[in-house]
Amino acid sequence: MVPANDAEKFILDLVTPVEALETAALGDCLGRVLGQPISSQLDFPHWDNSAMDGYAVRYDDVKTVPTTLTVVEEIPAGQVPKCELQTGEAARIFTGGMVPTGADTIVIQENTQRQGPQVTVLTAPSAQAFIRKQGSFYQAGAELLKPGIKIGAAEIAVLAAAQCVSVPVYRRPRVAILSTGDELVDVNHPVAPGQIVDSNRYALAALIAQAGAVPVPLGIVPDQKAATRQAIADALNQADVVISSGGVSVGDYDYVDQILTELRATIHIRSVAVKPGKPLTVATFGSGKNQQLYFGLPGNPVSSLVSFWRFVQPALRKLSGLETRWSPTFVSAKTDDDLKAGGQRETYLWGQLSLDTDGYRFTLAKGGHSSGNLINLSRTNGLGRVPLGETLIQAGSTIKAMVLGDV
Ligand SMILES: Nc1nc2c(c(=O)[nH]1)N[C@H]1C(S)=C(S)[C@@H](COP(=O)(O)OP(=O)(O)OC[C@H]3O[C@@H](n4cnc5c(N)ncnc54)[C@H](O)[C@@H]3O)O[C@H]1N2
Ligand code: MOO
Ligand SMILES: [Mg+2]
Repeated sequence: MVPANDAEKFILDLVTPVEALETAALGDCLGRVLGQPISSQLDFPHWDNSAMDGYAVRYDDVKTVPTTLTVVEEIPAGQVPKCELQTGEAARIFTGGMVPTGADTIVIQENTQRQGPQVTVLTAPSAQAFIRKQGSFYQAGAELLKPGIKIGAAEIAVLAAAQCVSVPVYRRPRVAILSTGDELVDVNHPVAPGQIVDSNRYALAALIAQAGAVPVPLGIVPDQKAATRQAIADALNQADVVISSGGVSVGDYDYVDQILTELRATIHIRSVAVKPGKPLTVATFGSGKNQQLYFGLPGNPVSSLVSFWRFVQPALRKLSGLETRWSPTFVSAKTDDDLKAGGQRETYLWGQLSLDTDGYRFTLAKGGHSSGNLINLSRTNGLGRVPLGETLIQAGSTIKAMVLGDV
């Protein structure tokens, strides 16, 4: 059994990020990974403009107050000033309006008194007050966004401001999903005695999509060698990564490792010191840029998901072109409950992470923590960790918890 951190590192070293680029429309690039540096030919702000509604003035005119100036023009946002401001003059200006030549300071209207064509400044502003200087946020030509970042709402705002309508992004990796097991039926099929719905396919597809890749569900594969061989070979023809669930333990019908060997895969890992999720097959087909990764996840629903969160997700993040933050996020949290483990494997117990004034809290999900129990996994958003070698963490202690969703 390979310790979890060693396995994660080993897996990440096997991954070569995708290089191919495609373009995504600005409105469709949320969650994609930027593939090229972005710059703009414009300074930000594009010109000196006012941050407030008020009057553009020359600072030297308003150092001592009260002082009365002549209002020579009005500059709403979107208008180019017509006059150059002279000594003794002010321009009525609104937020976003272009600062006229000659002005260097904005006086907010609350500090003025207007009488027809004249304005009296009642409070002295500081020099350059409320002027957003051209180029003070960004200077034309410099790098605006780096490749390898995930595009979120803020990045979309920047791309829009830079008028980048066709965004260069990395191609999304395609990830095939095979569900092995004679007992499996699809969701729309009646469940006969001995059978179970193939829930892993749907859960894994959701996780793959969340990781920025394209899930390619290839259905149920019976526990037969020929069918397993054919299914894996077909999957390799249409995906960058293949994930199967089930068939990786020591049972007579667990064929995955045997077929991988027959198909000339290199098996790097067969089991990890993680509970749930001990049987985990990590293999590669081919080499160099043509190398394809294979993850044989355990069939038990919780094991399958924990293996994904702990090991597959980091690999997909790296594969997708993300430059950083491949590993799961762990936070320090105070546990409300005793956490028990066998000591032989790094153990993950599912529960609710919440944030209160003292920091994160972890509350164990009620009910059984069996790797077959997917029922109490729902409504959880974190995995409390009991490190390898430890058998009890007492309530009130600080633990590390993996963040799975919104806290
Ligand atoms: N003698 C031993 N037996 C087992 C060991 C062991 O060390 N010695 N390890 C156990 C552990 S730990 C796990 S985890 C499981 C992993 O088994 P497999 O990966 O071979 O998975 P299966 O045997 O095919 O199925 C296990 C379990 O999961 C259910 N399952 C399978 N696929 C799905 C699916 N797509 N959706 C929902 N549920 C699924 C399946 O019906 C079984 O109940 O092995 C232990 N055994
Ligand atoms: O590793 Mo298994 O996942 O203990 O049930
Ligand atoms: Mg089995």
